[in-house]
Amino acid sequence: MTEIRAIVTDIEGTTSSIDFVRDVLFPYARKRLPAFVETHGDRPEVQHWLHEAAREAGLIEASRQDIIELLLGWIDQDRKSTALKALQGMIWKDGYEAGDYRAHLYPEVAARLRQWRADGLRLYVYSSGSVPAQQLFFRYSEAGDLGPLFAGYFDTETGAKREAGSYRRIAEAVGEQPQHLLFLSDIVEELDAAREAGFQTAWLVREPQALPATPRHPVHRDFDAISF
Ligand SMILES: CSCCC(=O)C(=O)COP(=O)(O)O
Ligand SMILES: [Mg+2]
Repeated sequence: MTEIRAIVTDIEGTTSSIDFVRDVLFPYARKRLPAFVETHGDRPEVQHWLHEAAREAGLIEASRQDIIELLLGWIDQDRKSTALKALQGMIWKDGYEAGDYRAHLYPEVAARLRQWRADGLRLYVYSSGSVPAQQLFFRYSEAGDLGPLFAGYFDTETGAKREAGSYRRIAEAVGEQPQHLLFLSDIVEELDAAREAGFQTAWLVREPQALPATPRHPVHRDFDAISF
């Protein structure tokens, strides 16, 4: 195996449970989104993402109410829209700061990330959640503030997670040849794209999911099972 110099990890389904995102974060944002847009809709960064959402949907002359309904529908569909993710991140900030929740991590994740860091590996995140949302996630995790462990964060402004070009851009940004990078994810199409770009891959298949009979990528039950 070629030397691994840096690890790029997905969040949902990889470091953390899908249930936490679906049952805690999404409903929190869904409930507060209408009031958030009404109250903060004139802030330039909010205006920018509302405009981007309308553009993505092909809505011309959409009212604020139209955009709110559009975004609520996208939350329900778990659409990986960059605009939606940016707005969700702004709303989640209040919940983290108020102590309404802490980001879930699978039990071995924090210790294993610390060990990889102590071994000299650089750690990065690549998630559909916005970069500010990722930073909040690890700052307010169940295992404390893990932010200092990470050298950088990537979201869908770098590109879609199922496209090889996104991983090529990440490799370039971190200054490593792709073969020295290991991408961790629970989604096989993301791993396919990373491999196409030259990354090494690790497929996290957490209990109680069945192990695939003929996996296209090295499969691991948890971070402790990953060796290189
Ligand atoms: C920054 S955590 C929020 C999770 C989220 O919104 C999401 O879509 C997670 O997708 P991932 O790419 O981490 O599977
Ligand atoms: Mg995932």
